[in-house]
Formats: sequence, structure tokens, C-alpha cells
Amino acid sequence: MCAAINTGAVLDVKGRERYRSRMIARLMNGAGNKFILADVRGRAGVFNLSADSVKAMARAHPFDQLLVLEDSDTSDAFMRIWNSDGDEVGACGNGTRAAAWAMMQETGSDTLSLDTAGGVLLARDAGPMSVSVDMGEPRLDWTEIPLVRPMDTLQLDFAVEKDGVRIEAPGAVSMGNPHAVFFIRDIANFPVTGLGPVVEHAPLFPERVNAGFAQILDARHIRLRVWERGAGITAACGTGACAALVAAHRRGLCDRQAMIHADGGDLSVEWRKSDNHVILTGPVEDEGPIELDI
Ligand SMILES: N[C@H](CCC[C@H](N)C(=O)O)C(=O)O
Repeated sequence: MCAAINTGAVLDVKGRERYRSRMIARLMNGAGNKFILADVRGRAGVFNLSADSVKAMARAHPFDQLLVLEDSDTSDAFMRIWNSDGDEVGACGNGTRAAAWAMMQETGSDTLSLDTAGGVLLARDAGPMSVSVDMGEPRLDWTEIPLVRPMDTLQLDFAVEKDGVRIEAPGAVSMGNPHAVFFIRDIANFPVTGLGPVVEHAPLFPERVNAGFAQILDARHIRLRVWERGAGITAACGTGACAALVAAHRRGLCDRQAMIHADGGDLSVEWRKSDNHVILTGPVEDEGPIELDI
């Protein structure tokens, strides 16, 4: 899927060695959520990533998350995930769907497993340019979000205010990464860029948090915008969509399955009663190869 194209030194204008290698990676998106996908299976160590190198990559090729496929003894690959701010994180629903699609093109299989820091995820071809991923069980205890002190995650004892707009009592859910979901009456006129960062960096969340802002349209449709931890506003957020469905259903605001309408597209989420797993389904788009300096 991606290959090293050379390992010679790349010199900068002063003749200093800047990079040891270049490789071909792939630009992809899931409902507009933008990724760079790099496959280093069989070439461990070729990619020596640091927060600075990830940030430099994000400046050269804007993305929300960098996804790196590494060798795994138990799954088809181990996928590591970095936000564009350079922090490595545990889960990325849309990224998992995008990586699975690319791997399925290679193998011809219609199911596969991807191991991640947030757990082993099973992906399935869901039709042309569409992939489903089983995101596993939602984690709902305050220690699993995590929070700095005990609290009922159904609706947190938490409020923020900025420029005269006050929001409170979000639901908290972890899908392998932390989410706080606020229920808003009119999302079209809500200041996500104003309040998103205030929520992301609130002291209640020791690992920061992804801030979801959801408007319930009816029991099967939710409009959602997400200020992502370490990435800001994104066109869609897969784990955010899962968290919004779980938080809303826990409060009786929607069914166990709903369509989540993001800025960049629609994601179907089902919180399956039979095994408590959350299934995320939606579109993927292959934006083609890019050369990465690494
Ligand atoms: N866009 C990703 C979420 C990335 C979450 C990341 N921002 C974090 O810090 O957890 C998704 O589709 O699930």
C-alpha cells in the first residue's frame, strides 16, 4: 500500500542532512475526517516519529490524524494513531475504517482485525466505499474516561462558559479515547471554536477530552459537531459519533441505532444490545498517494 522510495540523505539549503528517508503514504478521509495512512509493516524502525516530526508532517500535509500500520502477531496490523498536535492517542473510529478499507483493497478480504491501543477492532466491508467497524464496548466509569474525581458519567457535574454562552452537564464516554458530549438546542448557531478548546483543556479531564456538541433531531437522527482533542474542529469524528449515540441513549434521547449527521457526512451508529458493542458504519474516500519525508 505504501512503500519506501529512497533512503538517501535529503540535504537542506545549508547542505545539512534533513531526512534519511522518504516514503509513499496515502491521503484518506472518513466522512471528511482527514488522515495520512502510512504502512510500515515489514519495515519496523523506518519511521522514527516524534511529536515534532508529526507536527511538521501536519504542516506539510494537513490532516486530523496520522495512522501508522505496524506488524502484529495477533491481528492483520497494529495501528498507531497521532493527532495533528503530535500526541499519540488510543482510538480513531473513522481512521480505523479508512485503514481497513485500504488493507481490504490489498488482500481482497471483506473482514479484518486491527489491533490498537484502545483494543482489537473488527472491520467489515459495508458496500462500495463504505466500511463498518466494531468499536467494542463503551467505557462509562469515571476512572475509564478518565476524570480527576468520582462523578456520574451520565451527566457530569461540570459547566463551562465563554462570551456569555454557558453549557453544562455533558455525558462522558470513552471509546478508547475520552469524550464529553453536550446536548445543544441549536447547533447551527453554536460557538464550537469558542467553547471547544475550553472543554478540551478543562482540569476535570487529566488526559484532555474530545468535546462533542449534539442536537437531537429525533430518536434516529442526531446532528453532531466535534472539537477534537489535539486536532480542533473536524468534518466528522467516528468515536465522537459513537460517544454521542451512547450518551444520548443513556438519557433516553434516542434509540440504540441512529444516523449521526456530521459536517462532512453521515455516520450510522448502533449500540448493539446483544453484546454491548458499538458499531460504526460510514463512507471512506481514497485521496491518493503522497510522498512523506521521514
Ligand atoms: N477522528 C477520530 C477521533 C480521534 C480522536 C482524537 N482526537 C483523540 O484525541 O482522541 C475518530 O474518528 O474517532
